[in-house]
Amino acid sequence: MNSSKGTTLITGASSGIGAVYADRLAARGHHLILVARRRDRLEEQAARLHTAYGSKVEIFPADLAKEEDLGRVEALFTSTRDIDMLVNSAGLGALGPGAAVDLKMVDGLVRVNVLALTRLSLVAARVFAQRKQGTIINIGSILALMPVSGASSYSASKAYVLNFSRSLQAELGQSGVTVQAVMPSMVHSEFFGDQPAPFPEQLFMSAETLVDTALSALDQGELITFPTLHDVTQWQEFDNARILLVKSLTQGGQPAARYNQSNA
Ligand SMILES: NC(=O)C1=CN([C@@H]2O[C@H](COP(=O)(O)OP(=O)(O)OC[C@H]3O[C@@H](n4cnc5c(N)ncnc54)[C@H](OP(=O)(O)O)[C@@H]3O)[C@@H](O)[C@H]2O)C=CC1
Ligand SMILES: CC(=O)[C@H](N)C(=O)O
Repeated sequence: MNSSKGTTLITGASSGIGAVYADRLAARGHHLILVARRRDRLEEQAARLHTAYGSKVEIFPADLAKEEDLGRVEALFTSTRDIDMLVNSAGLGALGPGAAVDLKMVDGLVRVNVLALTRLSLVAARVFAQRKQGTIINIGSILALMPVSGASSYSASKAYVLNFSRSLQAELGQSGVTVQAVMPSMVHSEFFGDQPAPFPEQLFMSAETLVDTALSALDQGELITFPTLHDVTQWQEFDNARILLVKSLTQGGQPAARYNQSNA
């Protein structure tokens, strides 16, 4: 029987990255609340994790694209379940050219990748800050830095996850609440469904490797994690350039001379 390390709510726990977070955190002694739409998958997970680690695992089937279900999941944070970690892994791609992509899929992407992640992060942050401790792990993507054709909404949703998580980090810095943004490259999961992934195999890592890497980063206190970035100074240089650009953008309210119509 493992000694509990508190209770973690994991969205996207029925497959892929979220399912591996469930395994690894159960192995670390966390009690779990598993959220996804596929009840059968969650039941299988719960049984396996209880057998393997003696973990207390609650399943909570919910469609995070539906307001009523999202509200039920939010309510768990103010219930008696004493949740002290949130992993926002639920997400979808809605990939394809803007002119052809299924707009209902895009709607679902915004509701799950953006709205649900936001609402759950904010509810959790308020509860965790009152207790002066807690951890929020948001799963972004390298596509946050790659506005590319065929992934307009997805890339934007992951850029949102990065900026939103960084702003939360700034707000919660002294509160005892940790916020980690995990920005994976390509990962083997059910993300691409039965479609061939639009990336070469050598770019992929297993979900197990991804989660082990991301948890190692968290253990080391790294809160913006690009698991495949071997030279972390490149991110630091990128962000330093961003800071310099912001400094230029905030010099004052005068428009740049190039926009002066008399120069036209
Ligand atoms: N695979 C990759 O290459 C990469 C993935 N990511 C991100 O990782 C995260 C996990 O994806 P990954 O594990 O790869 O893909 P999977 O498709 O394997 O897992 C997605 C998870 O999200 C859940 N989910 C999807 N829609 C909903 C919904 N409406 N309500 C509740 N849960 C939902 C699914 O559960 P269910 O269907 O049972 O509801 C499933 O558990 C995503 O945010 C993705 O954007 C980031 C970088 C790379
Ligand atoms: C790398 C990702 O976030 C995503 N799975 C994709 O590129 O399609």
